[in-house]
Amino acid sequence: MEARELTLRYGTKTAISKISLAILERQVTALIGPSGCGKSTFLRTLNRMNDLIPGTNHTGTILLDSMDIYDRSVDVVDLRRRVGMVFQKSNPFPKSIFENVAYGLRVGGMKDKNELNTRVEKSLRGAALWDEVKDRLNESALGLSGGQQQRLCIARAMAVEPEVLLMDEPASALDPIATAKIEELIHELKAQYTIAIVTHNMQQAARVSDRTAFFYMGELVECGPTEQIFTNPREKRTEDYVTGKFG
Ligand SMILES: Nc1ncnc2c1ncn2[C@@H]1O[C@H](COP(=O)(O)OP(=O)(O)OP(=O)(O)O)[C@@H](O)[C@H]1O
Repeated sequence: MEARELTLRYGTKTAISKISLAILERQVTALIGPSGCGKSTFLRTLNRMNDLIPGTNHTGTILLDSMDIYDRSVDVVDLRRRVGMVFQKSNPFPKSIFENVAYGLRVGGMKDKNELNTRVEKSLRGAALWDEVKDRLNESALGLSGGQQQRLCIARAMAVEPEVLLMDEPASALDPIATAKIEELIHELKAQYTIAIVTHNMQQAARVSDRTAFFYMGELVECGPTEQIFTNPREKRTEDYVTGKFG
């Protein structure tokens, strides 16, 4: 995916300004920067989640392959199937574990029981949750631990086989063990998916991402290979942020 000169305003307030950034295929791109710098806003533009907030307007383009995702001809439901999202706070539906993962497939018209079973199992395996839930698929998802619920939400996002996965601080509400599992999972998922992740946790960005983009006050200061951003950034502001001089 690629943003070109993207500006987004909430009413008259500019949240991000002229962002040009490529999210490269089958890589993990981390979006970092201090609170309020526009990371989540940018992430949400990638599958038009901001459309749901009244008063937003934008200029610039975002391309998915060569399609402008803000073009009038684009079906937003189809776009969100191709560009899935996982939120900071896990948000399973008050349904069974199975039905949570099957949800998007059923909405998409899949009815065949065998096909549904196969896809649900594949997604739960992909999200490294299958072994923990295979004997309780019909129990409520709300009975799972926080870390399991977040992996369930990842399985739900994966079930419809998106090309891109957007993650907005997916581990910030989790304990260190559950966080490590999510990070391991992100590492495995990038063989198959293009991933963009917002994180406040600098060590996490360094551990999971191939590329890092540093945002500051609505602007993209710089983006490059994660190692370079953390060890040899081009910009002073990036260096000050990654070395903890401000945050
Ligand atoms: N729904 C909204 N309506 C109005 N302003 C908003 C809205 N959402 C975000 N903003 C503003 O846009 C700017 C960017 O916010 P955003 O949430 O994208 O930043 P962020 O870098 O993700 O912050 P954080 O790390 O704290 O989540 C902030 O000034 C914020 O107050």
